[in-house]
Amino acid sequence: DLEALEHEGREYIMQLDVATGMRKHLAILAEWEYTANITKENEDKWIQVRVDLSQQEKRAWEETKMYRWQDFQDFTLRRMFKKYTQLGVSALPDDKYKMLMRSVSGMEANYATAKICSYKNASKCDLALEPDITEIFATSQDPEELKDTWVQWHKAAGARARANFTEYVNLYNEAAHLNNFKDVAEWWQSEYEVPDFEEQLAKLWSDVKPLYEQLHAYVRKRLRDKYGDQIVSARGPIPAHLLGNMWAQTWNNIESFTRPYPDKKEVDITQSMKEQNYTALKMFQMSDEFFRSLNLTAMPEKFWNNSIIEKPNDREIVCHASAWDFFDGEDFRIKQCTTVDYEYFQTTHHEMGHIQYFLQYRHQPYIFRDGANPGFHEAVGDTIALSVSSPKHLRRVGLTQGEAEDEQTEINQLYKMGIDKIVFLPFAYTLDLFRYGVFRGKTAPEDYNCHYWKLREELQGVEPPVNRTEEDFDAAAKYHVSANVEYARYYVSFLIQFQFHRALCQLAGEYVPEDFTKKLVDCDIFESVAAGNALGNMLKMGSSKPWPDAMEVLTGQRAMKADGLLEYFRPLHDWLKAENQRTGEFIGWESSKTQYC
Ligand SMILES: C=C(C[SeH])C(=O)N1CCC[C@H]1C(=O)O
Ligand SMILES: [Zn+2]
Repeated sequence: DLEALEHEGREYIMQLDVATGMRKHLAILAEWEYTANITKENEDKWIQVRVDLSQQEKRAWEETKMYRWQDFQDFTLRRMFKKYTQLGVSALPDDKYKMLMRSVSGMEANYATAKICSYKNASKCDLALEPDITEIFATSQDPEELKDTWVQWHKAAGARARANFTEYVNLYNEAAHLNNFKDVAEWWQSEYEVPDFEEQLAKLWSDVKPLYEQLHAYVRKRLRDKYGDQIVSARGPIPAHLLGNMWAQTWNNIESFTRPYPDKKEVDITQSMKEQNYTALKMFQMSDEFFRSLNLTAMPEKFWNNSIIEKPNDREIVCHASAWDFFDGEDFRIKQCTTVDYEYFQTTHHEMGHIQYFLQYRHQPYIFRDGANPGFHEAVGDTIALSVSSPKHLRRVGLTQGEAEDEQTEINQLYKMGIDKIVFLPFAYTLDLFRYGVFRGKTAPEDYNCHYWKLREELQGVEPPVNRTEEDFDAAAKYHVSANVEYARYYVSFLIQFQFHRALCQLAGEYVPEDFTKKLVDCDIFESVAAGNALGNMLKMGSSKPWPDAMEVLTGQRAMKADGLLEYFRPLHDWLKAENQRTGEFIGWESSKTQYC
């Protein structure tokens, strides 16, 4: 009878889950060994481990299919079976599985080890993305140096990945078909468990676009003031190399010379951190202290012993920041090439947010040890960082001195947050709209670069610093394209983190709508056990329930919306509209004069 069959099914899936935990543990160890020491030998070992495990997964998958789990009464049991019937890339035959692994590890190794020559010293050709090129983009205000560095990096990390990327697309789509998806785009979107995910992304962008256009127009004017109208036009897109970041994804590095009220005291956190002899370890300890202040879990012993928090000088590693769950309930690690600056202070909280999520859901079955959706996992650390970056908190930890907020200082603060959070959205949207088109076959290899820049111009209002051709492949010059990491998760994160932040601030008594002594912009949930407990309750769920249930636990909302972000930035939006009116700045952008199609 059904009762007995369901009982049998439960026994089966629980032992499968334990076996899966072992397999995940072995796979993650091999991947860590490779990305923490990039050698051919370690790559071969990692791929061999993955092939062996995929054969075991295939056998388990055959068994799982024999259960009539759709008829089971127990919701959680049905959800476990549903997830286990999705085999993933292991559905590929061994030879194709290996080819797919090699094409991705080839791109990722190229990205991690790419070197370029210094613009100022053409014989010095050992510049890596971290820390060298990142430092140039953070500090240089020489358009020629920025242009040259931009072009060299996009050749070394982008163009060189084109062949591998094309092979990866074909093989990854084959795996999608074997998992009953039309293509990888549908597979990636299925992770969000809503039928209209792509429509939701478009709607959210239409909600935020008016605010973005005002900010874009203001920044373009300030850049034109600085570099002149031969370099920055009055009505065109902004040249991508002038925004303080290789991908123009966040513009915080140009804050010092574009902020609304320059006569207000400069708030240079990086400067303060260096003056106070901050170290990478201190940054991690401060982040751990914040989470503990919320009554959340302290980093375990193995975290401090096994993490890599500074770039080693004796080997090549993947420097792009990452957080690792070793699926044994006690081994959790971060790998990043920390530099002592505000940007990495934020990144440290971002990565620690991943670890805290791992810790909170570590008692779930292995199959549920995941974010409620991929955007949730990216939002935890950033939500904490919204409190950390508040003037109140920065004063609390001694990173800024000085008076409480006045109107002008508050606009400067919102501007600093806006050139980090608002400008990121069209970038993130572009990256996966581009890849959806590639996976769907709408963008053929001979159109890769043309379609990429069309989207970047249309949505982000940026243009390449020089003409581009299909010899280039600029998309792969971004880590996540070379490393096969889906990116809509960050678009989702940068919206829902404001829904989370608003709810936590109200729980902490830090934000009271209409009470001007309790403004959202100055909320700091540090030491609020009420906020921490609510956050912990959401994180403990992992992916055991559909994400609207998780979001409801913390925010009372069941949908991702732009209202949190728009509420947070309302005063800035009003200021920008008035300022752009005052200067008569053209809002939006006409098509670029640069050739790329
Ligand atoms: C810090 C990480 C590792 Se999950 C990251 O890739 N982020 C964090 C924000 C956006 C995105 C990026 O750097 O492009
Ligand atoms: Zn992340």
